[in-house]
Amino acid sequence: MFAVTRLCESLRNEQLIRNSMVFGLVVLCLLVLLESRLIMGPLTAGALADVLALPFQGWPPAVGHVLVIGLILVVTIFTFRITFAHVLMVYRFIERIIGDGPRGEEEDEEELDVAPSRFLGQRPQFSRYSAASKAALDDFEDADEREDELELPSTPSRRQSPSRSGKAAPAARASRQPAAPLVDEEIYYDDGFNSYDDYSDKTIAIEPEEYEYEDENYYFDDEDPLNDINLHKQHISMVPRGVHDPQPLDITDHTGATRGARQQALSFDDQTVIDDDVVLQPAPGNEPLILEPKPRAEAAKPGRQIRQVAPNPPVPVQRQASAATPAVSAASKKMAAAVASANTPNIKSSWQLPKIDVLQAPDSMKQQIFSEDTAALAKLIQDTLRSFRVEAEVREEDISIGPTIIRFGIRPTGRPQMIVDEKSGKMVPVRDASGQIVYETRTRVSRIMALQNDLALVLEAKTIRMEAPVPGRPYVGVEIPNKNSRLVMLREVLESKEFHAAKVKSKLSIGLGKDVAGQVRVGDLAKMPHLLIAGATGAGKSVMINAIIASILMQSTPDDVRLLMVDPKMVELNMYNGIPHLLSPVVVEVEKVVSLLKNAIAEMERRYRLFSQLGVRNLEGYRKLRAQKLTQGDTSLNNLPAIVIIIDELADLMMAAPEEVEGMICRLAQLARATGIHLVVATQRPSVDVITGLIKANIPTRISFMVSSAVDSRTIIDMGGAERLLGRGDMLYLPADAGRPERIQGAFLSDEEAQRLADFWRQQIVQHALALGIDPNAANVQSQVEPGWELKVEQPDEFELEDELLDRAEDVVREQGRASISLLQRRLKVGYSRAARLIDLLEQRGIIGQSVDGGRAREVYDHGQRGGDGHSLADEADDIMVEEKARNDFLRNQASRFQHNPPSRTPIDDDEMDM
Ligand SMILES: Nc1ncnc2c1ncn2[C@@H]1O[C@H](COP(=O)(O)OP(=O)(O)OP(=O)(O)O)[C@@H](O)[C@H]1O
Repeated sequence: MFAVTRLCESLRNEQLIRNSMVFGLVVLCLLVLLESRLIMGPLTAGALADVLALPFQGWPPAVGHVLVIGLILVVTIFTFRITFAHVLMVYRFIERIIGDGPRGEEEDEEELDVAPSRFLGQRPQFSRYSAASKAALDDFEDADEREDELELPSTPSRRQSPSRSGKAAPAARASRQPAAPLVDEEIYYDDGFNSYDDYSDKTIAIEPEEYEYEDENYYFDDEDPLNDINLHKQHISMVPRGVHDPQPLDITDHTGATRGARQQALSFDDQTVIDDDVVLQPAPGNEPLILEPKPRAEAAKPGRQIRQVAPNPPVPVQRQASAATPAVSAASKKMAAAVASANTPNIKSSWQLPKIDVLQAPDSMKQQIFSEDTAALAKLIQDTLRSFRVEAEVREEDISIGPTIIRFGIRPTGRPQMIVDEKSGKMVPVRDASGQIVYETRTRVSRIMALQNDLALVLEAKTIRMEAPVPGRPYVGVEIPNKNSRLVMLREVLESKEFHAAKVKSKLSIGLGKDVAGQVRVGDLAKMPHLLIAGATGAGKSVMINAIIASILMQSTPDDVRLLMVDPKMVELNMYNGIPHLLSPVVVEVEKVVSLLKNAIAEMERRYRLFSQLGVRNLEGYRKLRAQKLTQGDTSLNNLPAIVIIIDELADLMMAAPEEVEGMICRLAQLARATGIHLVVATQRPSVDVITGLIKANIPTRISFMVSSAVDSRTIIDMGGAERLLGRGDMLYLPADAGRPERIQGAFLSDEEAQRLADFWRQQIVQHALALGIDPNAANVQSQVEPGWELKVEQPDEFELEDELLDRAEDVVREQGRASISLLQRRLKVGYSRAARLIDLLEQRGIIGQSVDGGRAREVYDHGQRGGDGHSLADEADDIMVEEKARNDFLRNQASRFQHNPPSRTPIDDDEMDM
């Protein structure tokens, strides 16, 4: 028997028999042998039996029998771990077999009498909680009936007796909820079932009182009755038990919760019908969109819907004006509209888009599939939770395997509600109409979250991140590093269906990377409309910026998108110098940035004036209008490309001219969207003096790479989590319209690929110039700086001693009896750098003193004829407060000036129409 059992054990890889049981069985055999020797007499049961019987020689036979039988009973109980519950079970079973019909109330009352002591497991009377427990009992118990019991603190055992009878149990339970139940989970877990789901599949012969034993308070320290957790528990206990109807699904809530949770797989193998007559068809490779009049039979179908149709035979790749398309005129008009709505300029472009093989193909390594390892980890998580008495499960379908992390979904379950099955008489879990188990108590998500470090310990993970709950999913996500991590190459993202679908809609689509389930994630800069990227040094910001630039360069010609780049680090974006998309060479001097931003604001204002003159609201409207005019042969409107301003290190700019840069970035961020100007700002210093409140408020879409602390994470994405990222492109992406960030492994682009891409575009400048009949040498020069985008260095020395404002500044400081930069800014209405320069000049002239201890206000030495007004300390403090307030007002006004004073409708002049 042992041999067979051991064989089974090794086959099933689990322990079926304990050593103590083996030992017990051996002892039992010896005892039975001894008993048979005592019964049958000497020399009948063998030599061993005679040896065993030696100690009994000379004893009365009855004593020997009683002793040996007693020993047999004791050893049996220990060997098979027989408990009182087993005895009761057998008793019930026999009773049911030989019983004479249903038991009456009398019998129930009898049982009440034989119930275990009501004092069993109760807290001592001197417990500091006893008064509160008593108060809780007062609320729930019938005071008249149980007056005597109220003398004592809450007694879990009191709830056992009524629940023994299947009939009286529900009412009794409902009335006795506040009392803390007893705990004896050994029985609960000792029955060989691994999860509550097992209970759902099999019926269990467990008596009701065994379930009544469980008590969370017993295991956890949160016993304080005034603790909100316990109040909450009491509240839950008041909810009537029994089968509940499932909650009706609120579609609005559901949609809100699942929005942005996971991108739906988009099929781009098929065509998308835009209208009855026009089909948007995916172009092979990386070619632009194809528009094709639909066959007649298809066009006859009613309705104007976007729907999928079966793929048609390939059509020639053409990106031509609708006027040039030899097709029905109605179809060509619709084509033009579709082209315009797809952001495709309606003119033939002589620029060629690069082929996808400019980028490196991903290695052939396949994504890791669900493996033994993963299953073992899932079981480990579940077992760990179970060992902490947290009822939860990890299902196979809730495991997502991403390129660098694996996410396990922990579903909080709870204690199932049990009823007696009428047929078998056993306890089975209650199920609702849809077959789901109804839980008596649910596991709190916070209890799972509290085990973050314990899970990290058992999983031996470098770092784990928990997300509760995962948006749109019924589980808590535990993300651990994937040991078989792999790079996500930009090429595989750009080749994906998702990106193909996105680039049909917008020329500013960017490939972000892959999410935790390995799904490609793309973004649309036009919708963002500005992006803030932050993270510690070496976390992957520059690679992300390169991926954004490459995504644009792979799908957009200079007619579609123009770029402005600021790279104070001087080495990150230099390779893009000379590409035709650049409006001006990459700016590496901080002093030129203010000028660049001023140019951008001027361009924005110019576009606003143009749009208001034409009666369109934004760049999209302008493009539609232009497409319409082109179909009518009117070429008066010029192409307006979108402009993307990329700033690689905001901190350097904020150090140089904080107020000017902040003001201008905010102004652009607030207003530039409609004019097609977008900002991508990166910084490795996520501190509040760089990412100020104003900048954050105006740049809603953010990406956070790994940071060093939760405070930094909060500065960037308004919540912790980024400090638990892995670095090397692991990021949290927070879209403008989502409440929670999404974890993505950023697309990787090597420097060589970026170089190849830039070279591709640089080589085209000459061909393009020849195609347009321009002198290639002149074209090369032209491509460096676009007219109107020349940048000038705003030298501090610009304001010489002869500064016209110096005299007024002198007057101001004498009048106030003190001097500060912000005072001059406010009173003279100048920028920060000019005010700072004026202060320096005043100091050089000896009118004011040096700044003391880094303070802002300086003393005035030369009071002129007026003399000082003898400010007291209190006056000084008042002044500082007034000044602070004025400074904040100024910033706010500067940022929102345009909103309150929209550009006036001035007649458009010829210059503007010639853009
Ligand atoms: N998406 C990615 N996939 C794989 N590795 C990456 C990814 N992004 C970055 N890395 C790795 O991290 C290194 C540092 O990246 P990167 O230069 O972009 O950091 P950074 O945040 O710009 O740092 P700094 O602020 O110092 O410039 C890269 O050389 C690369 O090896």
